[in-house]
Amino acid sequence: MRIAIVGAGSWGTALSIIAAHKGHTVRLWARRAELAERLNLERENGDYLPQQKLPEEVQATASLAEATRGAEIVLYASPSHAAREILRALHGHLAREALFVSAAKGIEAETGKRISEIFAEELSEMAVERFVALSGPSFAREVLAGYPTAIVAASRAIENARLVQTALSHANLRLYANDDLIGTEMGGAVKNVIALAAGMVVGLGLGTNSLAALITRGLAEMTRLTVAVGGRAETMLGLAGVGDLVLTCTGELSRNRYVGRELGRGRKLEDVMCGMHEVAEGIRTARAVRLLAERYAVRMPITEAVHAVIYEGKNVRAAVDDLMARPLRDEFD
Ligand SMILES: NC(=O)C1=CN([C@@H]2O[C@H](COP(=O)(O)OP(=O)(O)OC[C@H]3O[C@@H](n4cnc5c(N)ncnc54)[C@H](O)[C@@H]3O)[C@@H](O)[C@H]2O)C=CC1
Ligand SMILES: O=C(CO)COP(=O)(O)O
Repeated sequence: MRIAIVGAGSWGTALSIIAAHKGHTVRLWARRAELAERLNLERENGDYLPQQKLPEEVQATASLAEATRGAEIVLYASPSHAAREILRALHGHLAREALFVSAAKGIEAETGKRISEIFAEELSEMAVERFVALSGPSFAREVLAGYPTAIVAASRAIENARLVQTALSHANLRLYANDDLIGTEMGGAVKNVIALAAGMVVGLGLGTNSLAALITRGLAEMTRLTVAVGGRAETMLGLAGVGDLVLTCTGELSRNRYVGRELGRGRKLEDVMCGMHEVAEGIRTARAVRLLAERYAVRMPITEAVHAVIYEGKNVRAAVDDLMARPLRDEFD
């Protein structure tokens, strides 16, 4: 197949290498022409995935038109805050029968919209049947290290999820198909907010009791919001829910957990961010999740706490104390 991968950060680069190993012809779109040129010359993405060779089947380009020409699958792997602008630019470049796969894990901060909703607005409501969300526990570096990894391809039209499942499953990467598009998108996005909180717990030096409590109650709030917006609770018990939540809340490679940990250690957000060139989706998504929680009247105390630390200057320790001091309640609603 011909696959266009839109985004040459760590996940886009890793997926392009896997797709090439699978025998597909890959065009990898990089926003910066200088990066596209460097990728083609050096055959390596030193900024994001050093020492990983780009196979010959991967050709980089900074032109969206060139990347998507003749593509049967267009796979979005850029940060979610760039989705609206890039989807708008894709208008007219997407073949009618092409599948669109989104590997981004975030929600638009200003509107609370998922990537599939932005896709419907910017491209076509009808085409949402061909929209597939790719999510689940998958650090790019571990996938390329050959570690067995299981993720989900989800679409309103299960047959399209299955097409992507077949196209991308390879050796150590096993895809499951799922028809809960909303739940899959929600899981991948909201877990990043909870991972920020998990990092704060670690940075404060709290123990494993605290981390286990945070993950479990984080899952409870992810599930409440997902169900409220139309996803399924069952999906939160799968790879795109608890699977990715556990990975991101405990894995040293997580950028979201890293940012939370540094905040827990007392550093300021601006200082943490200025030393980072990779995306931590949970920072913007915390705004979106809070917006949705308000809109759907869903209790999300951990998200509230993360939002207060990041956007309202609240002290991390005080946020934890306030979470513990809330009125007592039943475990399940
Ligand atoms: N890195 C990983 O292991 C995984 C990442 N993801 C998701 O994939 C998406 C992309 O993440 P990564 O590849 O890790 O990102 P990254 O942080 O490695 O790279 C981000 C890329 O996006 C570019 N970029 C930044 N702002 C942009 C804009 N406004 N317009 C266009 N391009 C822009 C950067 O130049 C860079 O090439 C995120 O939603 C992330 O949550 C999902 C699974 C695994
Ligand atoms: O989503 C991820 C792996 O599944 C990556 O998480 P981070 O963006 O926190 O690194």
